[in-house]
Amino acid sequence: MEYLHTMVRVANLEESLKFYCEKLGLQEVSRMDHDKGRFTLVFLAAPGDAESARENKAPLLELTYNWDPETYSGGRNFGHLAYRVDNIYATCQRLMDEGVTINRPPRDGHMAFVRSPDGISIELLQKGDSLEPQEPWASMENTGEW
Ligand SMILES: C[C@@H](O)C(=O)SC[C@H](NC(=O)CC[C@H](N)C(=O)O)C(=O)NCC(=O)O
Ligand code: NI
Repeated sequence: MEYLHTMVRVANLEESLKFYCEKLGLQEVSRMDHDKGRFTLVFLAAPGDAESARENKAPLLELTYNWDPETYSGGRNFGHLAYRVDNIYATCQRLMDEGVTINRPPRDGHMAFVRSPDGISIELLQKGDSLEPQEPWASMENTGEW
């Protein structure tokens, strides 16, 4: 058995692609418009995984956009999506500059949490050893629910 993807439903596809691709850096691998079912599926891969993802050799995020508006309540059973980054401070700074709230700042140089436009929790983890604590991150408080 192999792990294929995690699917999240999104209320606004354009807003979600702006967050996951332009801000977080994921790459669109494929998409499918389903006229009969009135929905669109967009498959996203982490940067550099796109080629292997096309051969189903890398995990994907599947965004489901239902054309008819629905209200999605955040199930407490769903936790988060997690990505490993080269530099957690640089990633959080770029996201913050793009207007993304850093709900749980990387105080420890290791872990941070942000939220998608639909409130999906995204965990960011430092590749390798934790970075040395540094300002302003070391003294930043959590923002909102994370
Ligand atoms: C392509 C494959 O990875 C899928 O996940 S298709 C699964 C299918 N998705 C839909 O029908 C999307 C529209 C639907 N209104 C929805 O919001 O899910 C499906 O069976 N979905 C049901 C589910 O619980 O995932
Ligand atoms: Ni699926």
